[in-house]
Amino acid sequence: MKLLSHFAIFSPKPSSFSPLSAPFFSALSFRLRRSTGFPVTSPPPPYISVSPSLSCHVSSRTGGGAGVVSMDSPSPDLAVSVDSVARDLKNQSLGSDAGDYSKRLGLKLEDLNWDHSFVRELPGDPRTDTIPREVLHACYTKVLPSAEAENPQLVAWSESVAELLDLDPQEFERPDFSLLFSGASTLVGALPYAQCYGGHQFGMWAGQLGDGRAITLGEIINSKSERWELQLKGAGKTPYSRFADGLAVLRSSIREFLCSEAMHSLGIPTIRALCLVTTGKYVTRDMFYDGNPKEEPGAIVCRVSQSFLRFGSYQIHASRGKEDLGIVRALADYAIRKHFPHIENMSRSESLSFTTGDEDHSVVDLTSNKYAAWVVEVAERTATLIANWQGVGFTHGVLNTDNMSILGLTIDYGPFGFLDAFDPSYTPNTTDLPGRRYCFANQPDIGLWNIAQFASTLSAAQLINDKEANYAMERYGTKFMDEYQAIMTKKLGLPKYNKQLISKLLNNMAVDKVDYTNFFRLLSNIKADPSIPEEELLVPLKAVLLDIGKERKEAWISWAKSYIEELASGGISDEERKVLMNAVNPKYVLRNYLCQSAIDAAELGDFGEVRRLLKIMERPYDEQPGMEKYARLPPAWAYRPGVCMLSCSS
Ligand SMILES: Nc1ncnc2c1ncn2[C@@H]1O[C@H](COP(=O)(O)OP(=O)(O)OP(=O)(O)O)[C@@H](O)[C@H]1O
Repeated sequence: MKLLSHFAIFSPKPSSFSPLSAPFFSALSFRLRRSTGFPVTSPPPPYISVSPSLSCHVSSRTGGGAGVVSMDSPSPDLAVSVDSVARDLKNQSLGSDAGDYSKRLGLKLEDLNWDHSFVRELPGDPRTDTIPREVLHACYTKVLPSAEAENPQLVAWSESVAELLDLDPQEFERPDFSLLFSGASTLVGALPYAQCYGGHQFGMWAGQLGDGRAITLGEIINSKSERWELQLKGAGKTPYSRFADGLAVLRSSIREFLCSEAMHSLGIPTIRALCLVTTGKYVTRDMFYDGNPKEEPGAIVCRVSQSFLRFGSYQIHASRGKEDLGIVRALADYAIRKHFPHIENMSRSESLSFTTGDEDHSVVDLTSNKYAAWVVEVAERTATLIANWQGVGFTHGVLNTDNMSILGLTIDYGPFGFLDAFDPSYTPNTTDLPGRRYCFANQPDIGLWNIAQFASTLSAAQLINDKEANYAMERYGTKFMDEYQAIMTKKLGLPKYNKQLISKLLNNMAVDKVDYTNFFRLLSNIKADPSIPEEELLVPLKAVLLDIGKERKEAWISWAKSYIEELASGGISDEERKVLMNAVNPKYVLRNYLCQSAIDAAELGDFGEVRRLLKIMERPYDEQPGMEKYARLPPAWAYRPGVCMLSCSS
């Protein structure tokens, strides 16, 4: 990231971590690549010593990157289940949507039940000024929002997030609402702070990062005893702002606001967004990093999450050497206590011992070490998250370790993109173009790489040993493969996973640049009838198989025949299968060009399209008659710079 390369001024001294084994990482990474069935065109990320030091050693990993991946089935030797430890993330982070809204409490903002545990229980910075500096021995700095909004306006708000917080919808009509959520006025009960964290960016240790423009107002406890943290992104400088302004522009804030809500409605774990306000002030940004900065309207998103802790929140303290390893432990204890209580309460009598898949098949007992159980759960949640992304064709774009949530949530909606034409090497991030480290097909591998950094951090703090760290990586691999296979099986409506069929399909889609979302949505129209004549086989897919020549038509007919055979062996009716498939294959995803139309209108003061998109993306699996144009392929203008590919400038 261009912005960030200027920022790496507080890089810590290298500390001596015990690196995990490179061959172990490589073997797992290889299995992951083979399991997805993607026609991989970009090289896998290299294994780098998991020490967050600048003197990383890179072991060369060549081969296996080009061409079409092998179709052998993945090795079953990792298949150990610890699902009794790993909780279904959806139940935890998304489950609170159930229930009738009208029966919920309708609180005023003044009546929110604030809880400031983070500030009370963890070490803080004694200073409260915002002068850029290295903040040592502290997890946060108390700072006030300072975006100095002038006549801020409410662009949009999310009903379902208001419901999570028990907020009365009428609160959004208060004349002072935008002042409160732009930070111009202070919310009663809030105790604002910015968090300290570090991270690996594009595989290199970047040192201290921290909330440079996000200011947490505090956590609230809702009527269901759930903890929700409220954070204003773009609220002004903090000690972590380095050379930047602490602000955010309207275009990136609209993207973040809409996509967090769209992802939630797709059923994908994510941080949420309560509301979006303009600040009424202009912010200067060089959007294309080409020396042509211009003024853009400023904005602030109020993000909501059970926690914003990231892998980098732990890495920064471990990187600072022995003196701060106690903070890694304190922060791990805090996270387990508040967000993984089932691990805190794990009974020692439960039998949770597993034989590892590595060479000496040693035993890892998760009940004897809560940190080991924790890192395994974080690994599994991360695997589930990334499998879900692959399912809907979401490419994050900046999978640095400071963008990896310990809760397994999607965090940091920077230059993300949903796949339009299927291209495994698609990256939405212009800064990522040279190496495509963060391209669609690399995401499962990058998740593993990031888990390796996290496990290594806990190992450096002597919270887990190397066996437990390796086991977490192993579990990541197994969980990813299980989830990915289950998702793809459902997407195709198959009776069971069929790797060869799925690999062939993805190859065909890549060759013919088939629209990922629309293809799977239309696929449910195929009938499981082997007697359909060849010339009619592709009729249901006509709208997505555009301009294919005779040879490619044959490839598709051959695939469709195998597909129909497989469907016919399932014995489920076409109608029933269509319903099941449509429940996992969205009709509407937040394509970048849709965001851009909403941004163009909003920059002219018309927020109608933002609000309309929010509503449509709340029901991505429904047909929504009359809204079909929002499921269309990108128009030609969408390929202009800044629409389907973006920089990190925001
Ligand atoms: N305009 C800015 N002012 C100050 N700090 C910034 C600004 N933009 C980015 N940063 C900081 O740069 C680092 C990485 O940036 P990145 O773009 O990943 O984060 P972000 O989008 O600001 O935040 P988040 O990861 O919380 O969504 C973070 O420390 C972030 O706070």
